[in-house]
Amino acid sequence: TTASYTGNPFSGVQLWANDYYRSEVLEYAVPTLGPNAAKVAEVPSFQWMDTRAKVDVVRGTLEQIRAANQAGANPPYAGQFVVYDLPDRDCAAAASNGEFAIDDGGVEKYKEYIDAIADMFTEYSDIRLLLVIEPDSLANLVTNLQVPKCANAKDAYLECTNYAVTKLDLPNVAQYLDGGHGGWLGWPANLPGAAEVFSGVYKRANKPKSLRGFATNVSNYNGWSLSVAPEYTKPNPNYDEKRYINAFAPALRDSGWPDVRFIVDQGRSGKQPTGQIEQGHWCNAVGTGFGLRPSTNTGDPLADAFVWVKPGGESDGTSDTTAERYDHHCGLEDSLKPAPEAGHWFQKYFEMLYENANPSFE
Ligand SMILES: O=[N+]([O-])c1ccc(O[C@@H]2O[C@H](CO)[C@@H](O[C@@H]3O[C@H](CO)[C@@H](O[C@@H]4O[C@H](CO)[C@@H](O)[C@H](O)[C@H]4O)[C@H](O)[C@H]3O)[C@H](O)[C@H]2O)cc1
Ligand SMILES: [Mg+2]
Repeated sequence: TTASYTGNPFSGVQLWANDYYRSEVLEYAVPTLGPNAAKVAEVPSFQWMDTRAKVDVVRGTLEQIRAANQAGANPPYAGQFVVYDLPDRDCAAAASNGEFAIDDGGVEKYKEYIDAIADMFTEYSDIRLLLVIEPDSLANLVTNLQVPKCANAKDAYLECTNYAVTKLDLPNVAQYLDGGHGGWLGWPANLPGAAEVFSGVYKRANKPKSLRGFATNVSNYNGWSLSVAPEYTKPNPNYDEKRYINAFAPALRDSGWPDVRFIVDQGRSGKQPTGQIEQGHWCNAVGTGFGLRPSTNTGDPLADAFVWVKPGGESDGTSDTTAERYDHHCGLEDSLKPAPEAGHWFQKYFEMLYENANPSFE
């Protein structure tokens, strides 16, 4: 049977905790923190296809989910995956630059990457698939066209995003475009421009049925619903993600994209306020903790679920100033150092998240 759905795609399923993150936690965290740390690996986070090769790693996860469902899992398991391989990726930063380059056939290579994913997702049409599409990409087209690399990447980003959301528009798939976060697109000055860019994508793609809305706060640290604005967010009125999505949804409706829904990353948002000096300091921020567990009990009709998209413990970027992908944001006073390359295991960071977790794991 096709894992099709109506309404909230996070309802009626169990979320799968993948082996990739589990193996990192068991190999690196448990030896230092003890067996209780293994509980973190059982929180279902998103598995990132940040290279073409990782598509095949995801196939292994899909096999495991299929087997569990065929063995009678009730509710059936769903998979959570991130599509993240745009050419000239992460155009306003250096830390997460990817394998494909626009000036080296990157658009064609990206389309082949999407074709491989679409074929695989069609083969596993019995599994419900919950997707985040390209963290940071379109958000950079809203606020960073003054960065030459972003201005040069604009057409490729729009062409590749259109290709992705149309080819992945399958009955068992729900897609959430990355929508930055409250401290980025949530600034009132940015909301109209953001609504314009995103609604344009939606309309040019002929309003794909599976394109449900946005993932926010991916790889960031904002609280969901705070009673007090952290100093470093002022004077932004949208200082938490609940305020942001409730301000963003009307702007999107007014620009031609009604009825959007959101999923909100809370994987590194458990300690509020964080140790950030400024809200724009995104790299390995100190004073953070594992946050609200994935759940559809959000208390807000706009929010389908709290999710863990960025797997806590994987670095945001290297602090090695001599590295090719060194970004100065990873050398700031409120960035934990020394840090490995983006995506690589950062044990001291995991220990901090675990220590500060709220709800606690201990
Ligand atoms: O008071 N005022 O009047 C006023 C006026 C204007 C203001 O301008 C706003 O300032 C904001 C805060 O600096 C900026 O937001 C930051 O933009 C960065 C990209 O440029 C983001 O970085 C990304 O973060 C990702 C993880 O989230 C990383 O994965 C990724 O690699 C990394 O690139 C930061 O999160 C995000 O917080 C806004 O653009 C900017 O418009 C602000 C105040
Ligand atoms: Mg990043």
